[in-house]
Formats: sequence, C-alpha cells, structure tokens
Amino acid sequence: MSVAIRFSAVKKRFGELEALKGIDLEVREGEFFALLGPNGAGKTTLISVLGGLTQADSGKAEVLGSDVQRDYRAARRKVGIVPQELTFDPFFTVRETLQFQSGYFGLRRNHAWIDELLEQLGLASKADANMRSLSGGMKRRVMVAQALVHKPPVIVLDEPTAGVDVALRQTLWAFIQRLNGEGHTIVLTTHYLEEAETLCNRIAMLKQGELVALDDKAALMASHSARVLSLRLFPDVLPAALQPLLVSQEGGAYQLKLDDCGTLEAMLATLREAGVAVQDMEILKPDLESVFLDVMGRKRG
Ligand SMILES: Nc1ncnc2c1ncn2[C@@H]1O[C@H](COP(=O)(O)OP(=O)(O)OP(=O)(O)O)[C@@H](O)[C@H]1O
Repeated sequence: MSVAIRFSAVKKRFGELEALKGIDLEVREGEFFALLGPNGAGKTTLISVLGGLTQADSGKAEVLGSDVQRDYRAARRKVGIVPQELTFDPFFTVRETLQFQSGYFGLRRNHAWIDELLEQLGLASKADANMRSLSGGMKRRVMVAQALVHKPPVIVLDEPTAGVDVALRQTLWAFIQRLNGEGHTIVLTTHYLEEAETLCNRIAMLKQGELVALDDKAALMASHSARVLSLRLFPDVLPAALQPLLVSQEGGAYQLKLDDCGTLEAMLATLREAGVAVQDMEILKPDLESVFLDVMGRKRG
C-alpha cells in the first residue's frame, strides 16, 4: 500500500521550546489514523507543517509524494485540513464561503459537490445564512465542508468534535466513514479517546514533541494494557500484599491490575487469608483510555 503522508525527521522549535523533536511517521493510503496526545504534545504543530502553514526547522513532510514546501500547490490539492480554530469571513454566506474556497482551487463547476456537502453536514437550511449568524457548532460544520470542497484524497481533522453536539458527531462520523470507505485517507486528532477507538485502525501517540507509540489499534491495546479487576471489599481494607497492584480507587471500589486469570486466583486467596470478603467484583476490559494513560505514564482517576 502506498504512503499518503510521510513525515521525515521533522523538527520545530518555538524559542526554547522544542515542539517537535524529530518526527518520523508514515500514514498509509486508505487508513483511518488517529494522532493522539495530551495538550501541548505537538499534534497541531505537526498538522500545520503538513498544511504548509508552519515551516519545519528541519526534516520534511509529504502528501502523496508531494513535498509540502517545495511542491506546495500540488501538496495543498491533495490534502484537506479541518483546523482546530474557527476562522472565517463573517460577511460571506455559507454557500459563498464554499464557492470561494472552490475558486481557490480553480474549481468552477463544483455546485453538485457543494450541495452534497451542505446536505451531508446538515447545513442545507443554513446555506444562505451569513457566517457570523451561525452557532459555534454550525461554524465547525462549515470548516469541515470547506476542507472537503476540493475532494482531497487525504483528510486531516484536528479535534473536529471539540464542543459540538451529539447530532453533528454522528453525522460527521457517518460522512467521514463513508469517505474513508471510498478510499480517502483520514487522520484524526481528538481528546475523545472512545471516538478514536471506534473509528481508527492505527494510532500514533505524541508526548512533548516525540512519538511515543505507533501501532495497529489491536496490537496497541494488547501490548499496553492489562485487564483491571474492580473489587468492593468488606471490611473496606486492601491487604498490604495487594497494594502494589492498585491502579486506582474509585467510588469505594479498588481497581487492581490483572495480568492473567491465574493471578486472579492468587488475589482471591490473599483476600481470604486476610479475612476480607469480596462484596462485588468486575473485570474491566482494557480501553484506549487506559492504554493512553499507560503510555503517557499517568494513572486513571
Ligand atoms: N506559534 C507558537 N508560538 C509559540 N509556541 C507555540 C506556538 N504554537 C505552538 N506552540 C507551543 O508548542 C507546543 C505544541 O503545541 P501544539 O498546539 O502543537 O500541541 P497540541 O498537541 O496540538 O495540543 P492541544 O491538544 O492542546 O491542541 C505547545 O507547548 C505550544 O504552547
């Protein structure tokens, strides 16, 4: 499978701060890829480098073989980026905004696709409304439509669902999944890890400007997170021998790391010997959030 996006040793500094410390990363054509990381990890900076909006200090970024610096126009045509920040001209209507963006790409007969975007993103009734009159969520929809106006083969969404309602999330993801099914490559950054877990096949995690994890979702989940055993005890005391396994304590329940089911028997025996009864027990399956916290070196809750 060919490469949709390639970052090679991309470095970027803002004064003293090393926002990107030499990122090597490839996204393959047709993937639904998640780029995750805590606030300030460098996700938006990396995406800005890809869009040619930020110039890397060294290294290079390519979209479908076009270098975003040397071959800016070709690269720009191949990628649609939905930015995190809402930027728009308040005097244009929604349709004018999309027509103007089409003109930027030299697309004159783009009406059918613009109508489809308006329809698919629930914007049809707002087509003639001025941008300034729209709610935040509606403006976000226009940002998505604007990025897709030239039907780019590679689509990058930087936190597209931050602060938007359930209806948009569902419409947006249904539409983006359809585009992915038709062969478009999708890269998504989000702090909603369950969205990434549901939608993406491969995941990269950034921390302080470095790539700290990169794998298929299933492999990442299998390698990084053990199952968790949630226990309610009477008396409410965790024996000292089990303290090293404690992951967190939430709402009167102890969450203990459970490597395999053999460990479970030993844990129950320890409780029995300490005279502590199990009032309730649940085995929690690993999720992307637990993997994320594990990779980032943090504990849940
Ligand atoms: N123009 C800039 N000038 C100075 N520092 C910047 C600039 N842009 C980004 N930074 C810094 O670079 C680091 C990476 O920021 P970036 O926005 O890429 O992170 P992020 O992973 O997208 O975070 P978030 O999840 O909050 O969007 C941060 O410490 C940020 O403060």
